Amino acid sequence: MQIFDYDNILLLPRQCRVQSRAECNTSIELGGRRFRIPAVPANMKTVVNESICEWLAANGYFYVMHRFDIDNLQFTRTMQDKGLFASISLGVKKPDYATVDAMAEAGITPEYITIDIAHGHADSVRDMLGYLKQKLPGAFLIAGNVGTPEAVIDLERWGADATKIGIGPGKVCITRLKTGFGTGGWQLSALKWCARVATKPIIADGGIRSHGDIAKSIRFGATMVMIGSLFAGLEESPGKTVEVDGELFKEYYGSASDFNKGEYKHVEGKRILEPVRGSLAGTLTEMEQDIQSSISYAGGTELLDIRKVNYVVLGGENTQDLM
Ligand SMILES: NC(=O)C1=CN([C@@H]2O[C@H](COP(=O)(O)OP(=O)(O)OC[C@H]3O[C@@H](n4cnc5c(N)ncnc54)[C@H](OP(=O)(O)O)[C@@H]3O)[C@@H](O)[C@H]2O)C=CC1
Ligand SMILES: Nc1nc2c(ncn2[C@@H]2O[C@H](COP(=O)(O)O)[C@@H](O)[C@H]2O)c(=O)[nH]1
Repeated sequence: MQIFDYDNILLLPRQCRVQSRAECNTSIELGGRRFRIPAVPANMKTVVNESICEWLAANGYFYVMHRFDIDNLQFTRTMQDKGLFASISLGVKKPDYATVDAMAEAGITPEYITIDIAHGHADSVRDMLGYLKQKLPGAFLIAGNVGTPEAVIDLERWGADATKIGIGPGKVCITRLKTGFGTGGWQLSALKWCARVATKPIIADGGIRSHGDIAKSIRFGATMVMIGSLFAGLEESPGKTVEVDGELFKEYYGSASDFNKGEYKHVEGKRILEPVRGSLAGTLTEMEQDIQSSISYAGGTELLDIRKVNYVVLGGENTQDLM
């Protein structure tokens, strides 16, 4: 198997079919809704909060609220009372089961539930998927994170409606160093490998460092990408603002870091400072424009036309055949 990552792939242009990039449609369908772009901010405490999620839902973007120190029932109720879809995260522990019970009892079902644990190819995820199917059958279930085709096959078989791929490629991730495992450094290949067996949508999670990486993810089989670091430094982002030598930064820490956990136990994440840059709306608009350009380079008009292009592996030997 050939191994590569975002930095050593370039997509090859095909003859342009549009007069203007405005004709290129970046929208994507997931779970019965259509979203403006195939990118979602990571469900992390220093990336999203209630007001950001509300803004994203109201403006045609997908979101996944994080699962830390939050009342998921109240959050779901508030979003739905405002006519917006609710998209929450759950773990696999007792309090998560209690949340599901409370929702079922109240007759409230979030439109999207993401089961979000470090090692998603696990019996605990199988059990939670089964429980959710029984208690909240109307929810669209995303499960992860995983990094192998076997895991994708199992999660789909256990009831996941979409899988999330990426073990350790994140900017604040130290899984690779602490455990010796993961897709960090070859996330794009792992995505390609997983996409070959997937029969349901895949969310590529972690390692996106520039907007062109979104197009590369789509090319190799993603329906959506999840991004932390590019959103963590935005003006509205919930991380603490820190001034260093007159420059402003936002705190960005891993969900498995001691900063998020409140204790140093099974730590697989670190804290960094991201320079403050731009607004959420401005960044999303720029992403949309850049994806429109990607579609035009692909010689298409629709997002998934990007899947039709060929590519080269920089430092590799030959142009690859179509997937
Ligand atoms: N995408 C990635 O590469 C990673 C993401 N994260 C993020 O960090 C957050 C916290 O994750 P996590 O620690 O899983 O959440 P939790 O602390 O909620 O743990 C979830 C459950 O899985 C168990 N668990 C955790 N890791 C493993 C493992 N390697 N093998 C077997 N069981 C395990 C835990 O038990 P116990 O703690 O007792 O072992 C617990 O029962 C999540 O948001 C997750 O997405 C974390 C690491 C990697
Ligand atoms: N190994 C760890 N991965 C983590 C942790 N917290 C979050 N994450 C993952 O990173 C992505 C975001 O990656 P980025 O490259 O876009 O910044 C996020 O969605 C999680 O899957 C962690 O503590 N350890």
